[in-house]
Amino acid sequence: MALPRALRAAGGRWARCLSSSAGVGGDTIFALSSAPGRCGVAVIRASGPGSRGALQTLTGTPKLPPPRVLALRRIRDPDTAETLDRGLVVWFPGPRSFTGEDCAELHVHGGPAVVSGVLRALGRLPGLRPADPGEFTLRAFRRGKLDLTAAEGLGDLIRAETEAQRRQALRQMEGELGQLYQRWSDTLTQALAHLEAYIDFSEDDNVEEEVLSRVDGAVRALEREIGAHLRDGRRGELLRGGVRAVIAGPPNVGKSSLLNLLCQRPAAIVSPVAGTTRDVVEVALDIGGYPLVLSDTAGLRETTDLVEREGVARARDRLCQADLVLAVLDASAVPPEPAGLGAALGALQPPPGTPCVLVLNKADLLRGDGGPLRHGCAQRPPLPPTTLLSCKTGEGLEQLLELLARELARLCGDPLCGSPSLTQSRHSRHLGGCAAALARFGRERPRDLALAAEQLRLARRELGRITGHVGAEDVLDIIFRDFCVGK
Ligand SMILES: Nc1nc2c(ncn2[C@@H]2O[C@H](COP(=O)(O)OP(=O)(O)OP(=O)(O)O)[C@@H](O)[C@H]2O)c(=O)[nH]1
Ligand SMILES: [K+]
Ligand SMILES: [Mg+2]
Repeated sequence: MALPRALRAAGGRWARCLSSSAGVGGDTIFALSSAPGRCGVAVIRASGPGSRGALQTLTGTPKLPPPRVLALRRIRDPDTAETLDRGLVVWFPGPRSFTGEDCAELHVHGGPAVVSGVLRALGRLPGLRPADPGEFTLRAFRRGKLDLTAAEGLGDLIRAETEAQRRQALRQMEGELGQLYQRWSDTLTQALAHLEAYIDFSEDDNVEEEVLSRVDGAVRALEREIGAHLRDGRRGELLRGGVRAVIAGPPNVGKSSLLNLLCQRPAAIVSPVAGTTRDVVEVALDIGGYPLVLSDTAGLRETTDLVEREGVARARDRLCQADLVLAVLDASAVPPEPAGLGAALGALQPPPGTPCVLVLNKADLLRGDGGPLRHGCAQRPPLPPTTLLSCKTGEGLEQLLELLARELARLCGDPLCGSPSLTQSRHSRHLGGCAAALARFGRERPRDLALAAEQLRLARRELGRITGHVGAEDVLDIIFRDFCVGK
């Protein structure tokens, strides 16, 4: 089915999504799949019914290499037959390809002129057009090659910047999260089948009461499992997006010095003037494989200076959004006993319930051997994990990094252990909907079996929306928007 010209001309991805869902045998897309710019080898790929012809035309021979085997070929301009490059080509006949369609890949020398020459040649072939961001993966999804959670995992894998992020994304891309949700969906399908059988046949006495208690048991167990998955403290989401840590403390204790020490560059201004920092300064860090988004903020104090007051308001605002607080105090100015330290920390009013690490900076200024602060008086509950540091000498940096890595591992969990984590708010929204429907099932079940069954259908629908088996159209644009071209 051809789309109206106007819709196509709008150029929106929607026009194209619609066209690709409108029927198999649509257009063929191509793109540079490796990163743009000069490189050793660039990979250009095509997907769609025109891939075969494109490969034949560009290699100047009807003879295709054997499927999925690299072959060295001259790559020619289709109009002039001029050699553009000599490179490796691969032919992936559908359905055994990434997208499920016929696909071709050209591995050429990664010079900008070679790449643009080949892309221009492909663009001149009838039925071929440049791909939109994520369009290869979108086609793979439409052909059932992967579910939405796997597509999201793939997007995360490409964006992963730390080891732990990569591990989590890879697990999700390989389908573990999707399989978990599919298993829950299967449980619901089975419960629903039993319930429907009971509704239809119970009067014939062929179906026993016991069926009902089995359905109840299965639904209750599922409710518990989903509840636990939802209560994981946002571990997967934290790992995916980075833990937001906020450095907070009184003026001049060395907050900006701490930020600079951790990111190893002078990102924030340091000066002996109290009230130097006003704007929030943010850096992204990799601590022990975990992603940390660290913010330096204005020193917290009452002030009449209008600009500083705005800085303090911004600091408070950031603190409220923190996943982790790095409270900084001047070690040479705090009472060296737990109650006094606790009071100094309390004066900062960290948001209740947010995990906190206490950094006692300027350890180099402690007199003698540092007394009780150096000998662990601070390591006692109810104080949070506490560490001595000197931004000036670097003393205590190792311990601080270890402490941070431990906190991050606790917050994000081990991405390789246990069941896969919830990684997106989209998932938790639908799981919340699913859990709510299961709770309603519990209430309806003794009253009205038909209404109870309807709740199971609703619960299953919510799971289907996560994996994309139900009503995916309205989220596709959001999910694939962040993909790169060529993936
Ligand atoms: N002796 C010593 N001085 C330090 C240490 N860390 C920071 N300083 C000094 O303390 C002063 C304040 O440091 P900053 O990093 O600007 O402190 P801040 O907490 O960001 O200050 P505001 O932004 O004004 O709230 C500067 O003169 C630093 O050189 C340390 O570990 N030891
Ligand atoms: K300062
Ligand atoms: Mg500062």
